[in-house]
Amino acid sequence: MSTRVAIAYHSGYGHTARQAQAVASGAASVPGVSAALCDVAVLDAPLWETLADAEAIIFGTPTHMGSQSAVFQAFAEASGPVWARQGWRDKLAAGFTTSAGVSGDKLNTLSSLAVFAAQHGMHWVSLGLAPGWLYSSTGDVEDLNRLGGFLGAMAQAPSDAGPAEAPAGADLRTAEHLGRRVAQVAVQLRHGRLVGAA
Ligand SMILES: Cc1cc2nc3c(=O)[nH]c(=O)nc-3n(C[C@H](O)[C@H](O)[C@H](O)COP(=O)(O)O)c2cc1C
Repeated sequence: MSTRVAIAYHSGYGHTARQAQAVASGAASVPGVSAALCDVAVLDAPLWETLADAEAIIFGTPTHMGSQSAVFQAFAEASGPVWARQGWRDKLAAGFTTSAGVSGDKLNTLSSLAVFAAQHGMHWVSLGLAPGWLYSSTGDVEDLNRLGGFLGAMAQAPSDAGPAEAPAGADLRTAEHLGRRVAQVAVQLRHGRLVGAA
């Protein structure tokens, strides 16, 4: 059976959905891993079943007023019965967010997702990339992690650009990296670090 990674996300206008698709594609690129995209705007039984079956859940939300969207928060609060039985305990977790501002207070959103995961007893996986772009004078806007986060994957989308145009390619590649990293850690957790090593 494959190692299952679920991407539990909300997107109002489609930007975070593109980021979620990139996370899923990164996760699914790891041999033996399957990725499931779960829109948390629909709180139905298949959603909870997919999340219960996953070894890792990667949470994603647009940044709204400096934190997660109300729709994502409704999902978080609806996970109360899962929390009560610690149903996600010891699963892996990670997070991503899109906002219009270059900062946009995205770090606060990722912190909030990490606290949510910790309340569920999950293990948080960081982004694991050095900061790019303006971090050094030789950086480039096409660098991975151009927005310089550590806790999770950040993306920026101008508020007047549609989801076909934004987030930028560098942010989508950063999201792919996060999905791949979480999937690799999930495989390691399942089979041990030595499996697949030369
Ligand atoms: C209610 C609301 C609050 C927002 N708050 C912020 C914010 O705090 N910081 C920011 O940079 N962008 C903010 N934005 C812009 C969104 O984060 C941005 O448009 C994002 O791309 C939306 O993602 P989506 O297309 O997945 O819905 C806000 C948008 C809305 C609708």
